[in-house]
This record gives sequence, C-alpha cells and structure tokens, in this order.
Amino acid sequence: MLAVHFGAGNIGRGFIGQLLQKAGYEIAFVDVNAALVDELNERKMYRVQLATTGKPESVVEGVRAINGQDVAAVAEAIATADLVTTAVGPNILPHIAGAIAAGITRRLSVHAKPLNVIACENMIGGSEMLKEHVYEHLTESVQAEAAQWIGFPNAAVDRIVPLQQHDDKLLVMVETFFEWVVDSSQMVGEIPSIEGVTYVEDLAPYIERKLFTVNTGHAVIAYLGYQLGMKTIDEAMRDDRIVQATRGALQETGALLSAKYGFDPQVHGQYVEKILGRYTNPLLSDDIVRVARSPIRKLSQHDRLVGPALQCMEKGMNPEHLGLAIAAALAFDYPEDAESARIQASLKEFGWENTLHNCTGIPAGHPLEEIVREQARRLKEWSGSH
Ligand SMILES: NC(=O)c1ccc[n+]([C@@H]2O[C@H](COP(=O)([O-])OP(=O)(O)OC[C@H]3O[C@@H](n4cnc5c(N)ncnc54)[C@H](O)[C@@H]3O)[C@@H](O)[C@H]2O)c1
Ligand SMILES: O=P(O)(O)OC[C@@H](O)[C@@H](O)[C@H](O)[C@H](O)CO
Repeated sequence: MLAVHFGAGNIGRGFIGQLLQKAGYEIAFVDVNAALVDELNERKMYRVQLATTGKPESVVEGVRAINGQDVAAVAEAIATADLVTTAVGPNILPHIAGAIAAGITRRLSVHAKPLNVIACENMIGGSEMLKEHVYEHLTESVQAEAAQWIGFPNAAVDRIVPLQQHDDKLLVMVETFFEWVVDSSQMVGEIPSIEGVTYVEDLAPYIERKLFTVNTGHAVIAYLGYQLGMKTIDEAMRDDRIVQATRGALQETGALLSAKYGFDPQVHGQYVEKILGRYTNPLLSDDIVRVARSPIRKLSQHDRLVGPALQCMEKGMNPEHLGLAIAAALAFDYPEDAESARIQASLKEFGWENTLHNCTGIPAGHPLEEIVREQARRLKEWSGSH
C-alpha cells in the first residue's frame, strides 16, 4: 500500500507518517524543502522520539520523498496511491492543489479506483477546502468522474510537535498523546484500517472541540506569554496569570461547546485538564513563536479565537478571556513572522479599530469590539507589569 503525504515537517513525520507506516503503508513524502527530500531519500528512514521519561524512540522505515516542484513525479505517485494526506498548513493548500489535480487526472485516465485525500490541518473543513482548490484545476469531465471516485474527508489531528533542533535533521520529538479523527461519511471505497484513526459520521463536534480547546488554549498562552517576554509554552504555564486566563478562555469555549453539542460538562472538564497538563511538558520545550505563528490566520472569523468569541456572544455569553487573547494576538509584534509584520504595519497605517475589523471580520460596532478594546487596555497593564 502506498500513501502520498504532502509536508514532511513536524506533524507529517512525527505523527501522520508514523501512524501510516505502522498501518503497513509505504510512504512517499512530498515536500519543497530540497535538503529534507534528499535526506529522506538517502536514509529512507527516520526516528521519532517521545517527550517523556527515558525519551523512548521508534524508527519509521520504508519512506521516500518527492520534490513538490516535480509535478509529474507527484502525479505519478498519486496515480497509484492508496491514500493521500497533507500537513502543510492551511495557507499552503492552494499551492499543492495543482499537483493533486494532475495526479487525479492521471489516475482516472488509467483506472477508476477509489482514493481518499485527507487534509490534516488545524482548520474547520480543511479537506473540503482542498477539494475546491483541486477542482479548479480539473476539467468538467474529470470533475464528474472525481465526484464518484475521489473522497475528501475532513479530519481533526491532535499531537503537539514542536520545532525540532537536533543534529539528526530527520529526528522528530513528539508528545505521547495523539488523536486523529476522520469523517467517514465523506470517504469513498473501503475505509482503511489505521490504528490510531477514529472514524466518525459527523466531524463537527470533534474538530470544534479540538480547535476551540487545544488550539484556543495554546493561542491564549502564546500571545499572552509573548507579551510577558517568555520563550516557551511550559515557561508561560508557570505564570499564574496566564494559567487563569487560559482556564477562563477554555471555560468560555467549553460552555459554548456544551451548549452546541451537549457535551457532558464533567467529561469536557477532564478533557480540558488533560490538555492543560500537556502544555506544561518541559521536555517538549515548545517555542511560543511557533504556537503564535500566522496571527492573521489565527484571528480569522472561523478560527480558534474570534470563531468561538462570536458564537459565545450569540448565546448571550461574555467572552472576556477570548477578548484578551484577541487583543494580545493583535499586539504580537514578531517581525520574523510575515503575518505579524502585516498586522503591525496595518496598526501603524490604519489604526487599531480598522486593523481589528480587517483581520477578524468583527463588524464595526459589534459588541465584541468593545470587549476586545477593554481587554486591550487590561493587556497594557499586564505588559507594563512585565
Ligand atoms: N506541529 C503541531 O503540533 C501540529 C499538530 C496538529 C496539526 N498541525 C497542523 O499540521 C500542519 C503542518 O504543521 P507543522 O507543524 O508540521 O509545520 P511544518 O512547518 O513543520 O511542516 C510543514 C511542511 O510543509 C512543507 N511545505 C511547504 N510548502 C509546501 C508545498 N508547496 N508542497 C509540499 N510541502 C510543502 C514544508 O517544507 C514543511 O516541511 C499545519 O496545518 C498545522 O496546523 C500541527
Ligand atoms: O499549527 P497552528 O499554527 O494552527 O497552531 C499552533 C499550535 O497550536 C498547534 O500546532 C498545536 O501544537 C497542535 O494543533 C496540537 O495538536
């Protein structure tokens, strides 16, 4: 069995590749990092280390890599693949769509066999969005065939994999926890048996629970921690104010999720406690700037901060902790991050209100704007105390 996986980065090697290899797939990674591609092709294996006592390791063998620029080679691999997965980042999905479309076209010209394409990105509706981009590159007749043979099931993936700094360029250190949930109602053909993958008929509660808990909490810690001059997530979790703010935000999203999906508050509370524990793992040493990366994406209307905040308000709740994190995300001034630089330039040129509206989609005069403004004042006191 062959799996073609786009993105041989942290989650690609440290999670998706590892699970697929255990399930018996040969893995062809597709990446645009030429040095990474060469190293994978030379060694055909890599190590995964667990960030826990003794740092146990496993070896992922039977891997190769294709340079993403070589569209013909990528298309050839997709033509014979049994599964396609991605972990490249939501903003990159449009850039891989052309090669996936070329692969689907080639495949359908040779044989009609079902294929599922699973985007493993931190976003709602990732595979559906990828499908839209792929279809832009398909002719009408191939689109009609693809509708029958190619599935784009949405997915939620959870495993904290920090930036890697090892002498061994392929080694990847990961936390022990992992969760991969796939929407089986959007799949074609036989459902693959992959240990560690949970198939569900409706992904919405799972992806929202993950994005609005793990990623919301992470974002709160990262943006507040950055304001306080901290470097890593576990360091920030040693500050009581940050822990309180994170708990507060997760109470807000927890109330929302329970109201929307009927989660048992006690069970959800245990889920939250487990996640708070994961953030404190000192062996992960997860950089704040990684977790805070791409603040425009994270501030967008359906993402982890503004998404739940707007929904909380529709239900009559007051999302002040989410408001504090939104204010801190706008204040995230890290020039090496292109989106942070764009926000800071916009703040200077267009002012705070216009920047808030443009980045978040919060309409002018919406009551959430007032909450964020109030929290921005509070944030200044926080930063002043640092
Ligand atoms: N790291 C985590 O903890 C984690 C956990 C769950 C989900 N995710 C999600 O997984 C995705 C990837 O995150 P990551 O942390 O692994 O990032 P990463 O930067 O480590 O990996 C992304 C990889 O994609 C490659 N890439 C970029 N453009 C490409 C292209 N056009 N074609 C092929 N490859 C390309 C990069 O070279 C890189 O190797 C994101 O959507 C992220 O939200 C990450
Ligand atoms: O990957 P992002 O940029 O959407 O979010 C940063 C982190 O919150 C994220 O990578 C988490 O580590 C991961 O989602 C845990 O499962």
